[in-house]
Amino acid sequence: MPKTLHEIDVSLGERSYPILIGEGLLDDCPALLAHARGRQVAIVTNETVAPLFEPRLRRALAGAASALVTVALPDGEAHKDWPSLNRIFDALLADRFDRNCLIVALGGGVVGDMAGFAAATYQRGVDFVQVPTTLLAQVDSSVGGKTAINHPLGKNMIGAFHQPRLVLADVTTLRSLPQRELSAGLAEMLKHGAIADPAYLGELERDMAALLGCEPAPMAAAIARSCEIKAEVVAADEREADRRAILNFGHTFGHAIEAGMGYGAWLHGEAVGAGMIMAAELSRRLGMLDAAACGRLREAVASARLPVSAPRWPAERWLELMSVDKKAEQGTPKFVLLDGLGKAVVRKVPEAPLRETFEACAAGDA
Ligand SMILES: NC(=O)c1ccc[n+]([C@@H]2O[C@H](COP(=O)([O-])OP(=O)(O)OC[C@H]3O[C@@H](n4cnc5c(N)ncnc54)[C@H](O)[C@@H]3O)[C@@H](O)[C@H]2O)c1
Ligand SMILES: O=C(O)C(=O)C[C@@H](O)[C@H](O)[C@H](O)COP(=O)(O)O
Ligand SMILES: [Zn+2]
Repeated sequence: MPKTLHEIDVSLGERSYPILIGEGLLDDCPALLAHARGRQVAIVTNETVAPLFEPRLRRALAGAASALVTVALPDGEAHKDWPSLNRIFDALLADRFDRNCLIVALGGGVVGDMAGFAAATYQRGVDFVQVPTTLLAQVDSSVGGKTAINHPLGKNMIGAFHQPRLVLADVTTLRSLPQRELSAGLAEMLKHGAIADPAYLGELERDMAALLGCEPAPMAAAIARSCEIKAEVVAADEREADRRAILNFGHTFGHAIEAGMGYGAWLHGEAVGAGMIMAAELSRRLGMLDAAACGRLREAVASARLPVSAPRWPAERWLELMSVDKKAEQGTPKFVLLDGLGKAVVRKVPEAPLRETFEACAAGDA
């Protein structure tokens, strides 16, 4: 029997939508069927996820959709690009999908970001639903409507804001997720605690072994808390005029690592893990975060089995990579810093402490 364990609303006026977190929702979800009824539906997924879950989702949708196609993209961050995006458009056009069609993103954040961008732009915008199957996608990327592809010079540089109509997180899909991918999801969860809720950070620290073991009850509760935090921030500032930028904690450094190492060498969550340690270290050097809090965050990241050291690059390389960031102003990066745990602020910083941070956090030194 399918079970909805948590329901969280992303409150955005006419663009509001529910996040349903539960077990077995992939096979039976009235809310999904209501969106699919009588419409042309495209399931966008990838070559790894398709054999795991696509037949179940297809079966669930078959009675409702007027037409059903599946687009299975090549797997990996290195394929979050124009050719993959075009494969989605090719399939939609080949089957004469109209502007009333529905796109269903089935997979991790890479699939979700690309399917979402396709939905934002196909015939100037069609509806889409997120069915996230990684921990990272269930706690972060499926919520909030940021969609994008990468550019060789910068992460997520080409994209659009386009909110899904529904997020359907079936936690049973996480059973097949490799350990490294679970850790990547934990990075974004630790981020939510660090920027907005120290009590939640404490719960993650306490339950880390259970979460790494993907135990159903603590996992579903933590996914729900992360979604609540993200939903609250997005509802307050949908298009990142100011407050939403706090969700970028660890990402100025993290995106530089992803682009600089070549997309896919580090997982997004791994780069965010190391990036959060760098941002905490920078906050400490600016007198905003005490050494104990900085050390606590480092321990939490380590306990999630994430990298705690950054690549050893010359400062000029870091600065060049970070000059391509959506928070940057005319090439000068801004950073999400912690003014104590649970309180995030966004600032430009002097170059000296930044250079010290690169050095202090380089492999082996942090
Ligand atoms: N839009 C946003 O707000 C937002 C937020 C955070 C991250 N992101 C983006 O999300 C991406 C990272 O997402 P991700 O960590 O989910 O990576 P991913 O999409 O690459 O998925 C990770 C791996 O797990 C596989 N997989 C997916 N579900 C599985 C399952 N249930 N069992 C076994 N394998 C499974 C995938 O095929 C892939 O190989 C990055 O591109 C990042 O920039 C976007
Ligand atoms: O939703 C947001 O806002 C975030 O910043 C969430 C991040 O975890 C995510 O990686 C996002 O894609 C980064 O946004 P970007 O604007 O820096 O590309
Ligand atoms: Zn992220």
